[in-house]
Amino acid sequence: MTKKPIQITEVCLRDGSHTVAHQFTVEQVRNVTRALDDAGMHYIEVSHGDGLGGSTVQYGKSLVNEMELIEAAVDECTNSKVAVLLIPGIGTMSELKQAHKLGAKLVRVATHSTEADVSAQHISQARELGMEALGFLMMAHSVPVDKLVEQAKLMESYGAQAVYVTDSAGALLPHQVSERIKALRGSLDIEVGFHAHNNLSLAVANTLAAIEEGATRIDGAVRCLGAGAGNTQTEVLLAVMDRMGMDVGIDLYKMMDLAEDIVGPLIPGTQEIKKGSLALGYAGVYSSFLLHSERAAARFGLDPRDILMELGKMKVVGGQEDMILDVAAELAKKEKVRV
Ligand SMILES: CC[C@H](O)CC(=O)C(=O)O
Ligand SMILES: [Mn+2]
Repeated sequence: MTKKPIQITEVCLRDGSHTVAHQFTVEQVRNVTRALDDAGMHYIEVSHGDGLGGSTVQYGKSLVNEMELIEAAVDECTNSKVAVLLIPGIGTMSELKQAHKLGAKLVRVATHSTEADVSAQHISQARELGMEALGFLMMAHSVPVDKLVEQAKLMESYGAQAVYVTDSAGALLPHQVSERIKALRGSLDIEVGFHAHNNLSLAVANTLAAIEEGATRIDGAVRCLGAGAGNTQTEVLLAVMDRMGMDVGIDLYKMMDLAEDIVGPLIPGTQEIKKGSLALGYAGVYSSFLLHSERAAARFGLDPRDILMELGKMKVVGGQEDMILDVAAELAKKEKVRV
């Protein structure tokens, strides 16, 4: 397959929704989107952190209905396209249609790396609506390369126009990213993408490894505003790519300015690698489980790392957030017996 130009998707308004406990306001979404559009960003993803329909007690209630946020983002875009994320089982067809009606041009249909079969209807529905439909294989560190290839091929067969290797736990090492992207590139006729989390401080390095192997759909989050330690820091990646002679047509100075002046003030605390986010990458746990685990640890008087290590051993997958409290309660019981 001939290599397409690299397209960047900015995810701070979707993956970053986890970091702000889904409390984005319309004004914040408008300000960030306007500045990203002005800088020339290709795609801007806007949804609840867990995708369309994620605003629930299980995943965290949004302050503002995501459809209002999507509508506001579309209204601010002159060139950038608004994307949405949908996890089948959380988001519905009707929410997908609504997002499309409001002007979303692309949907990433996300499944666990062994469950691509649940994406068939949503991918084909999106294509029928005339949207770009891409597959997003989450927790890609947790399955062997041939399994990932098999699942990506399923998504391709449903009509996906690209499939992402999604390092949800920020647990992949650069050579593991290379082998996954290379295998997908060698087996698919569609584009391959990469989505990183920075829990082991490898997001930029892993993204470069993915690009080196031919990934052309690349995710970033301004100021790392994403779950856990965040995603590949977009403005840093753009500077590095520029130094490597890769021009993607996005204005670096404008990105630096919006990172400092518009996104920075939205971040509660600091987006750095602390023991909690490091434990996510080390244990191989879904990045969006961090805040839930920290809350459970506070409630049961535990160290969040113990909860995360246990969740890693159990190989929990997205959607099993309710397990966090169960694990915490069980650990607290054991602790009491020991005392
Ligand atoms: C819970 C959905 C998740 O945040 C999607 C994603 O960005 C990932 O798996 O990394
Ligand atoms: Mn993510």
